[in-house]
Amino acid sequence: MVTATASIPGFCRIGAVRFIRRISHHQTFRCSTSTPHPLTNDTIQNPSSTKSNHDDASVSANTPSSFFPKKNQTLELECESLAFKGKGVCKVSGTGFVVMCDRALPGERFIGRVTRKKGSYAEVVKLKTLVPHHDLVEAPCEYASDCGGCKMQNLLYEAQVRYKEQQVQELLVHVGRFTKENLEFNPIVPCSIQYHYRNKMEFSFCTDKWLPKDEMIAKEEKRGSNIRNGNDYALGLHVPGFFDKVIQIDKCLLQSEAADKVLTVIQDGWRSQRLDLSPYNVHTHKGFLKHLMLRSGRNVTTGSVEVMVNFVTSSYKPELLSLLVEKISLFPEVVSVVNNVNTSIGNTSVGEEEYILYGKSTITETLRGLTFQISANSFFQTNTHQAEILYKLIEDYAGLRGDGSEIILDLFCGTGTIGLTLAKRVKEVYGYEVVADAISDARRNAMINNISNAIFVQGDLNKISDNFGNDFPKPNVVISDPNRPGMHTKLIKFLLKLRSPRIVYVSCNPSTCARDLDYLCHGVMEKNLEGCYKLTRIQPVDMFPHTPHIECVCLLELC
Ligand SMILES: C[S@@+](CC[C@H](N)C(=O)[O-])C[C@H]1O[C@@H](n2cnc3c(N)ncnc32)[C@H](O)[C@@H]1O
Repeated sequence: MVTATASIPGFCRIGAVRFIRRISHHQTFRCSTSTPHPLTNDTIQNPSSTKSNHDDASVSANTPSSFFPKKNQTLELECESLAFKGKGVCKVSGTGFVVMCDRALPGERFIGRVTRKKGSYAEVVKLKTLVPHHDLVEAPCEYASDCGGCKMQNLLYEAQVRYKEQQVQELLVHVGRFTKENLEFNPIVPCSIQYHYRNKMEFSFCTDKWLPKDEMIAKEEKRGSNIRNGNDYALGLHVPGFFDKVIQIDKCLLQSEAADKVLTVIQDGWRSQRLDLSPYNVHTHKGFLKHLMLRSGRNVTTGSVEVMVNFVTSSYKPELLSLLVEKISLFPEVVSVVNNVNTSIGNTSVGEEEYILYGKSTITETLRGLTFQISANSFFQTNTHQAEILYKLIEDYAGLRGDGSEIILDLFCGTGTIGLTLAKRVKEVYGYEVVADAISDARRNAMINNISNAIFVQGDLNKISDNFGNDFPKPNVVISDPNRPGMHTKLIKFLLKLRSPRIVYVSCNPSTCARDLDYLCHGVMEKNLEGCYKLTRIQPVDMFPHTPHIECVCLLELC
């Protein structure tokens, strides 16, 4: 267990004075000081404190010296551990003062410049490595040091999963108020496929290609102006922190090889003057091409890879895309080319209208023996290989009798995949989800797989009324798989009242997971809610190698 994080100023500590912190408009967080939370990287406000962070007594109490750096100051630093979201937790040599640094890895000594002060700690940008980190490996991807996609590629995979496991343990203890001794904490399940594991990648078109600073200065000087032309256009991934800058990506090691071949052909062709294609400019809101989404699935009969290509554009002008479509449809793997038209000035990839430009509107994928039809905008687990393992764990944790008598409540069900993989062993499945299209997909997926005992309902689980629960029988097992913000306190309250014998909590954010587990097990004092669950098993799963993301499956049993 890493000790550095336990002494970070602003860190929640068991036994310390507790306050309630707002982490979003509806959620609360317990913590002991009024500073931002370095481990979760959430800005947590203590409403009871009006003092500036510098005045906060907790800062001087928790900081071994009175050292506090200035903005732009350069510091010699040593990285001690990784915090959630993959930022390095570092100490200023000789002071114990904590700074957070993107892309710093444990054991690394480096020079950093302070970019932001955040309460009792600061954020720095790395300028120069003095001594590399313990588990340095060469990143196979040429974009690894700049692209926001896989920040941890140059860290040995075994070390990546070790740090992820530690982060979950730390959060359970410090945010969830669990003790290590009383937990059945299972070691993280690594992913046996560490590249080409993503079945979906979304690239952006951009008028302003990102270049490293020195290349950019040289280019501007040579040209002597800021006027952009076709050579500045890019198709690739966003530079972390910039919504308007994209790194040109010709090959991505995370997606399937078939998807990479398609990307190459599009990259070779889309800037051709003959096509007259312009990327969408997020400042002027002019231009045509917004995003390129590549999805890979599997032909259920032959097992061969199927690729869907989705062009997201600002208007419907299929004639502009026809030459590109002709080229990519020559690949036998490409079975679907669609065009999502998104006329809004927002930068999302979901269109108001969808048109088929070639082939069919969906591709198929199999998971736990079932077939799923996936359309361009459906949610589907992004790492199909590891989803098999995740879903098997969920089934084990659900502990079904298998006699067809039990009821499952599948909260945040998406396209129904979890509930459907369990449906054949139970009496009924009730799935709830906010996205209407996902509910239509879930119903269609039930039909394709001849499942008639699954009922899917569209609804916002952040806005449940006191009547929620009247429309389904008391479940034997609740599966809850929320997105990153975790569960609303209304839902926590509902679950505490429902008292289902088992809850399987699946989480993609260990920080909100630890908070929700705390509420379900230890109660929410401020809301007069008593906890009634015991956390009996927890299992982190690495769904996304080389990224800071961590998935967890947790079993809660009624006390
Ligand atoms: C992590 S995904 C899980 C999907 C599904 N369980 C699966 O494994 O494929 C979370 C789902 O919660 C849905 N969601 C997010 N906020 C919601 C809300 N307030 N009410 C209901 N569903 C919500 C999202 O649309 C998404 O489908």
